[in-house]
Amino acid sequence: MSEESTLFVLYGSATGNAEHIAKDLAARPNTLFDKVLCFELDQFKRKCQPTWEKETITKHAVLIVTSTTGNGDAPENASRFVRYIKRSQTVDEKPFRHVAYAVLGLGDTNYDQFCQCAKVIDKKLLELGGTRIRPLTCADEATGLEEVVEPWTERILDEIAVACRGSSCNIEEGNEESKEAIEENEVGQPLILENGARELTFSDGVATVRALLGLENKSQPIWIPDAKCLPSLTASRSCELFVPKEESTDFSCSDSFTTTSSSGLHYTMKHPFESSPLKARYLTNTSTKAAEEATCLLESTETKMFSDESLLKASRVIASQFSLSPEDDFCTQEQRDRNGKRVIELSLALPDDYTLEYAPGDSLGLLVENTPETVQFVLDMLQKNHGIHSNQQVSIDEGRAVTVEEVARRHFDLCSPVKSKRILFGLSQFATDEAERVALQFLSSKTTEGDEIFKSFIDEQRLNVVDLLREFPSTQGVSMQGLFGMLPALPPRYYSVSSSPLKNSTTVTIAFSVVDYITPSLKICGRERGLRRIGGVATRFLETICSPLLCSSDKFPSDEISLKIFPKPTAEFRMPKTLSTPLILIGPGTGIAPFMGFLAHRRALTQLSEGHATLAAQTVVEGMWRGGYDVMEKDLSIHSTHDLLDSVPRERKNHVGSVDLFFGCRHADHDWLYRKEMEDLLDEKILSALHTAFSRDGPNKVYVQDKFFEGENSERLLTLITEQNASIYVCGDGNAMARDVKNAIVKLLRQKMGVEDASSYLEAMKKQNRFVLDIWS
Ligand SMILES: Cc1cc2nc3c(=O)[nH]c(=O)nc-3n(C[C@H](O)[C@H](O)[C@H](O)COP(=O)(O)O)c2cc1C
Repeated sequence: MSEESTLFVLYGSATGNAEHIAKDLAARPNTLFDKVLCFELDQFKRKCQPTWEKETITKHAVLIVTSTTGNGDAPENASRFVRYIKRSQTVDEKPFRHVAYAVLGLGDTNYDQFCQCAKVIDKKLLELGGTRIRPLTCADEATGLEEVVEPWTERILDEIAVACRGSSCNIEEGNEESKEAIEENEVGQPLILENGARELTFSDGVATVRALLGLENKSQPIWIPDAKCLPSLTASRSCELFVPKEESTDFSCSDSFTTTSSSGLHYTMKHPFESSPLKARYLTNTSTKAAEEATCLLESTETKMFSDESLLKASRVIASQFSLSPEDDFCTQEQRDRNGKRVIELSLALPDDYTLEYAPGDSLGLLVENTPETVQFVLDMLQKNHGIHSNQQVSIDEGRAVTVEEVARRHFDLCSPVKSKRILFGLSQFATDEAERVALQFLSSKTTEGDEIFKSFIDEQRLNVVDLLREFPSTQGVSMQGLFGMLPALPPRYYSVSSSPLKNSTTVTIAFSVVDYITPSLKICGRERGLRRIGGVATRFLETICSPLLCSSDKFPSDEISLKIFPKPTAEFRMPKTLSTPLILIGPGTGIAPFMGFLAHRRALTQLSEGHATLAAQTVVEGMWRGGYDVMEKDLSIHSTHDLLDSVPRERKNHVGSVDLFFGCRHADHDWLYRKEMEDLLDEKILSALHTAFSRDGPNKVYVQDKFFEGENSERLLTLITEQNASIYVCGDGNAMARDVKNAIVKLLRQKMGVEDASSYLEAMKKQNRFVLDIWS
């Protein structure tokens, strides 16, 4: 390649897997490309096309890693790209005619549309003139992504370089320095520290790595890993002090917002609705004492009730009330388990002009912020070391001006546990202490010992980037661009909706587990180093701000706090169009949430057919629910609500299908969520049968799928499935649950048919949308 050769690694990712794989791939040491750029697929027009226009080399190299979400949908950060490649005008332009590409799809065979987004991209790029250098590769989360991802990433850089006839090698600026520095010290030789005094002042991070390596003698240094085993540096996003420019001509990233976004939705991740929390309650049998104490503290604050400072104090009070520490003699192990399992139901206000509509089965996106402690740490660090003030303006990826504080709060993920070794290597470049630099490089190396120590020190202890900056303090001089360039974006959190708009059209309800746990023990020289308490950034914040609502205080200043929410519609996880279809709902734990929405919806429809509908349901029937904006039908299948309503009166006269609900949890008296509601639904005959499984109440663990075979259940289920065309819905946490439930259904079907027939029967059910999953890991 005569000109500078660039490899573009593009990703589409909803929950971060594809993003990590793409960034790790981009960070691999490679001598084949001058430059590696890695960013979201939606940035394609802005970042790839201008470069391609300037350069005249024969083939540009593009590697794409994308997951699939919803049911066959592109992740949010790839949806604009997918729409672009599908346009007929794009086909005419053949924008990929100078591109060699390969696509890696991430998906889950539990979903019908396995790796659909990757399939579409792979096919379309060929139609748009691209040269496919390798057939589409799909990795299945149900069997383990690594099996497919590892071999693909091992070989793909060589393959794409060959396809682009690339052979030159210029490592990026920062990278070059680092490799030279490593090579200066003979690889594989111990680094000689400058003097004995420094050895005695190892930082905590260095001391831990040394102890885990069994280096007892202080003069024994950590071994420098071979440069070949280290990742390379690529900044995925730029973050520069803001310099006003002439108006951008880039149309692909327009932030302008009129009545609806291009997805047809009024509120989206970029343009969320500011909602107030209205009601909150523990669905678990959890004392509200902590909420009461937190509320007293919030109310007594001299500043604003929900200032960073008062929220921090309140969240500490809550944590102290729910002891998780094994060293707490006043708390039994069982009480600690219950303290760590808290589920909250939260009702949020919707706009009263019906511009945020949803249907049962949809999720609600919530934009979160990093914790005030991590934000403050980063702001103080940037000010102290670089004189950058929190209110100074910066620009991310040459976009509009935002303050440094806003960037630290909302743009980059400071709180999630570090999963990528790239970040450790990135920090090592800024370490001014030699021992820290070597320890960080050792941790980031792809060697057996590097992997093991990364797992026990970084991964299992759930260290985030701020923890790393504290463990290795000489890295705190990291530049703003250096720090933010290596961090992933702060992703929104998604929660299944547990309400029905037919019951109340101006509120929406979600149910979530508060993430709160203790990391495993890590002993260094016989002393406990681990046992860190980890809290979910979103859920611990929600629990704290909701404390006045949790203890029914009448002083909740809803005007002082708002949550940024947006709808995430599903096309697939929808109730059948007719009421006559029997339903089998399987939702252990918080997997019950969407089914409470389904059942509330079904109750409202029944009442409607009987002439005593809620005002909300009448509103829908009168056609006001769509609220004066156009939703693209393909994006949002809300219209099914109307189909359903059309069919109610006729159907009610004839037949309403039965509903069997399978719910599972640990203890009946602690985490049987919605128990009263389930019993009421049974009394009202909205629910035909309720099957509960408690895994920690008896001598044997009982799970939802075990209930399929209890008493007459198997016969009943078989009749419902094979004779009455029942639809099965599964929702919940963990792939193991989905796999076990699926196997149990096949086992059940085998009571009536041969082994192969049972599997193909279930496959056919999937195709007919009669076996629908919503699982998360
Ligand atoms: C709500 C949801 C919907 C999903 N839908 C599909 C799907 O339709 N097809 C598929 O192959 N995988 C589907 N998956 C699986 C994801 O593609 C898979 O978990 C992937 O590893 C996620 O990668 P990401 O973190 O980069 O988004 C879905 C996962 C979730 C959580």
